[in-house]
Amino acid sequence: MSTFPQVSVPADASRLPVTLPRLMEKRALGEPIVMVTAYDYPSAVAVDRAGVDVVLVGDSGAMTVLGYDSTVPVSLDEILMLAKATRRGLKTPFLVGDLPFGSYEISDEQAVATAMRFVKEAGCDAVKLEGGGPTSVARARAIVSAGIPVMGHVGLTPQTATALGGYKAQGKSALAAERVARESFALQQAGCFSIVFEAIPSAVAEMIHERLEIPVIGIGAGPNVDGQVLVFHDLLGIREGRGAKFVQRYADLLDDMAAGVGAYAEDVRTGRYPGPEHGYAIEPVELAELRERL
Ligand SMILES: Nc1nc(=O)c2c([nH]1)NC[C@@H]1CN(c3ccc(C(=O)N[C@@H](CCC(=O)O)C(=O)O)cc3)CN21
Ligand SMILES: CC(C)C(=O)C(=O)O
Ligand SMILES: [Mg+2]
Repeated sequence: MSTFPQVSVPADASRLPVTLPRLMEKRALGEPIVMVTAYDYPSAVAVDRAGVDVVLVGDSGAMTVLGYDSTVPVSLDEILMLAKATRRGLKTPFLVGDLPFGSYEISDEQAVATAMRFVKEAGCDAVKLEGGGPTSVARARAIVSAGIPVMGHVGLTPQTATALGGYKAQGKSALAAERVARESFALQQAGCFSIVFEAIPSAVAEMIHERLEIPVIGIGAGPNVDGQVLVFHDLLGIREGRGAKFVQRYADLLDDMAAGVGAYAEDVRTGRYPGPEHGYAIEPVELAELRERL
């Protein structure tokens, strides 16, 4: 029995595909944008059914589904495989692919080639890249120029967390917050259609948000932005430990999975599974003939 509130989502075959103009309209109307990560076919089916607006194939999948201890080592081919599986499970959400560390920094040409793979091979609608310094801004501009929408990501940028001193909140001094603001303005200027603010003070997020025109999606950035994003495995409790301060849990599915497999193990060991209803029958005459043949 779940202790979490059960919310029913209408099975809505009439839902329209989410587009860039629709996301801009949501900002203009003050309608919160719901974004969540997904990494494979079943997680995609679940978030599609839930009616979210934007799905991110996050490089966090390095940790949540591939078991790496950071997002740094994951390869482009690994993330592309997750993106392809996710695409197969989605109907209406806008799909964003997260460019992994090392797949876009080297040159504008590398960044465009990588972004093209997300669009052509995985069917992504857009890509996301981390950082708002000169290199990230140039890569964003190059990818946008090639016709692929780009989402920015500032504040806590996990791919370069070592340089930030670890997985720590950012923009906590006036100077550090000004830098997050300048990076955001530069990404907007470069043509990004939206920006993720990760782990910055809520008041800082609000102040930068007011000075931007594109939709801002927060994760640990407070309520005064245009939408929120959380990692699928964090919000459903498919993980050990509770995660960052910004995580809200809506289920404890890792516990449920372990309990389900444990119950199966117990049934096998006690002979309760399989039962007669799980078996296949053969006509007695066929069985008799088999006995002869053997
Ligand atoms: N499952 C998962 N969820 C995520 O949100 C996520 C990933 N993986 N992997 C990549 C990054 C890492 N992220 C993290 C990880 C930990 C904290 C964390 O524990 N932060 C401390 C604050 C520390 C400080 O500011 O000093 C916290 O208490 O929230 C934050 C973001 C966000 N991203
Ligand atoms: C948390 C989001 C913004 C992300 O980049 C990821 O999941 O990789
Ligand atoms: Mg990411």
